This record gives sequence, structure tokens and C-alpha cells, in this order.
Amino acid sequence: MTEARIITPQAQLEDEALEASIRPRRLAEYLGQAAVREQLAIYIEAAKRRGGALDHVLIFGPPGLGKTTLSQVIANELGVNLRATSGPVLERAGDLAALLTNLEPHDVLFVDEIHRLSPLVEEVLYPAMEDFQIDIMIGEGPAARSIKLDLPPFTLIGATTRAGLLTAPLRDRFGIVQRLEFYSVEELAAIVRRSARILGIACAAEGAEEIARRSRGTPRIANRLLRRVRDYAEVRADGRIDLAAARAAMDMLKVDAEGFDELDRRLLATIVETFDGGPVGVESLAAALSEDRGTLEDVVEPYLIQQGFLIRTARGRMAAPRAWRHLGRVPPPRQALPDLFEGGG
Ligand SMILES: Nc1ncnc2c1ncn2[C@@H]1O[C@H](COP(=O)(O)OP(=O)(O)OP(=O)(O)O)[C@@H](O)[C@H]1O
Ligand SMILES: [Mg+2]
Repeated sequence: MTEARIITPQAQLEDEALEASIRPRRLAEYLGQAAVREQLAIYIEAAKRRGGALDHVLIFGPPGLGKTTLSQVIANELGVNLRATSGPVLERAGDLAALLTNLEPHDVLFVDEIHRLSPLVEEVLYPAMEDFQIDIMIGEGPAARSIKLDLPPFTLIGATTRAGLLTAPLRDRFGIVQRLEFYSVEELAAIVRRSARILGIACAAEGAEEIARRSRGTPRIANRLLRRVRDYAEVRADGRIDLAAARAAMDMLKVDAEGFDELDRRLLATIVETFDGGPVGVESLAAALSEDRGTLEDVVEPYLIQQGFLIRTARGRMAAPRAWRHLGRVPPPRQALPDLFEGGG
């Protein structure tokens, strides 16, 4: 079910092929995320002037917002190599040691899904990050001994959709922590126009904006919708993406005016209709939707919450008045909401 979502923020095979050409390479092409860009520009410049490695960077945020892209941009701006790996791929401590000892000074080691590192591998990472040293075991049995190896100064860039799942000692070792936010419609429209230019697609400003509005704040979705709308415009219209073509194509794809698809609407409708508006625990919700809890939490909910359709309370999820109205229903009179809210959100 999730695989078939046109607006899934997770990367699909087709995305990978086309992303190579449209993925920003420099900070100036990385649109939106103004605060992140401004800070990183300073840290990168400072590291270059000092002639040292950039401090370790942790990037977190929902799928498709540009974590991997930003890591590559950082390496490009620093003028160094990027070695990429991911938490689940690094099974043994030796896997990480091999990567680390092959780095050149100031290189970037990118670890995607860093919240999924095994504890043993994480142990190796601590001294590597802190002192640029690792302990490796030589030999086996009673003759085994551990030796310290010096590493070149390097920058670890960790990416995760779930900062909350990182262990405290790992988190504390990142000097720079950047959170990516959902993009505004204007920012996404600029991204769509840039991608259209690179891919040679004729796209009017209003067409780009309509695509942007329905992209769930996510560049990956914006780029994917652009390609689907282009197909539609080529077959059903004169090939040019204007407002009418964009609307018609996305209606056909069942991506509604809010950028919600079937699953978003089903989630909201389930809370409203089956659970009376909530609160309902995430497990019950996942069961009612036959969806994986992690998918709901990582992929579906963040945008609904950010847009004010879903409220996360200590007792579970609630449909906000906007959600009732989006489903064409009248929201119930306001109850005593405040005591339902969690401390930190
Ligand atoms: N700031 C940006 N400006 C322009 N395009 C962007 C930007 N951020 C991301 N993109 C586009 O969106 C695509 C998805 O970004 P990316 O792969 O970096 O997301 P991600 O956060 O790493 O996702 P995941 O969590 O699935 O790994 C990129 O290929 C790129 O084309
Ligand atoms: Mg990524």
C-alpha cells in the first residue's frame, strides 16, 4: 500500500535515477531552509579558514526534505570526498573501522539512518569522533590484543528521521545539530521551477505553485509530482504545465488540494469516524489502518501535525477541527483540550 503512494516521501527507484541530475550540489542551489543554510555557510567557511575538519554534523527531519542532499552539498563546499554508509549496513565494528581508516584528512563520512547503528559499532564511533582514534583488536584468543590507531581528522555527518531514537552519548558528540523543516509553498515552487528548467519541462509559474501546494512540504514529492504532471500535460494537453493541467493531473492522481492522498484521508477519517475524533493510541490507529506504526509516525503524521490537522496528546492522536472540516464534517464543540496536551509536544 505504502509503495504505491504517489506522494510517499520515501525514495522510489525512479526517483533515484532522475535525482542525480536535479539534486543540488552547492549551497546556493539548496533552496529553502534559510536558517540551516546560513549557519552552515559560516561553519564551513570557518573550518576552511582554519584549515581543519568541520565539526561533526547531525541532520534530522522527515524523509525527502534533503538530508542526503545537504550532506553532499557540505562535502562539495568543503572540497572533500564523501564516503557514504548507513546504520543498518554497518554490521560489525570492523566495517566501520575499515571505512574510517580509509578516509583522507577532512573527508566527510556520511552515516544515513544513524539511529540504527548497533551498540558495538557505536562504541567504536565515540573515540573516533572525539579523539580521531579507534581501538582495533589484532589476533584471536589469548594472543588477541587491542591497539590504538590514529585517524585523519574527519567530519561525521549523521542523518536520521528520528532524532529521539539517538542515544544521548552519540547525540552529544555532534557539535552541529540541524533540523530540517517542511518547506513553504514558495520554496517548493522555486524547487519545481529549477527542476523543470533542468529537465527541459515547460512549466508556468502558476503550475509550479500548484504542484508546490500539493507536495506536503517535501522536495522529493514536488519533483515526483512534477514528472507525473508532465506526463499528463504531454498526453492530455499541449505539454505545457499550466494551472489547469497541474490541477487536473493531481486530481487524477487523487492528491487533494492539501496535498493529502488516500492514506492521509483514511487516517483522518478513521480517527473521526471510528474513534469519534480521538484520542486514540498510535497502535490502535495503526491496526485499524493495517499500516505499520513506524510508517505512520515517520512518514504520515509529521506533516498532518505540522499543518494542524492532527494533534498528538498524552492519551493519543486527536483529529483537529481542520480535519473534520476537510472531511466535510462539523467539528464537535471545543472540549477541555489543554489538559490533554503532552509537555513537549
Ligand atoms: N533544499 C533543496 N533544494 C532543492 N532540491 C532539494 C532540496 N532538498 C532536497 N531536494 C530534492 O529532493 C530530493 C530528496 O532529497 P534527499 O534525498 O536529500 O532527502 P532525504 O532527507 O535524504 O530523504 P530520506 O530521509 O528518504 O533519506 C533530492 O534528490 C533533491 O533533488
Ligand atoms: Mg536520504
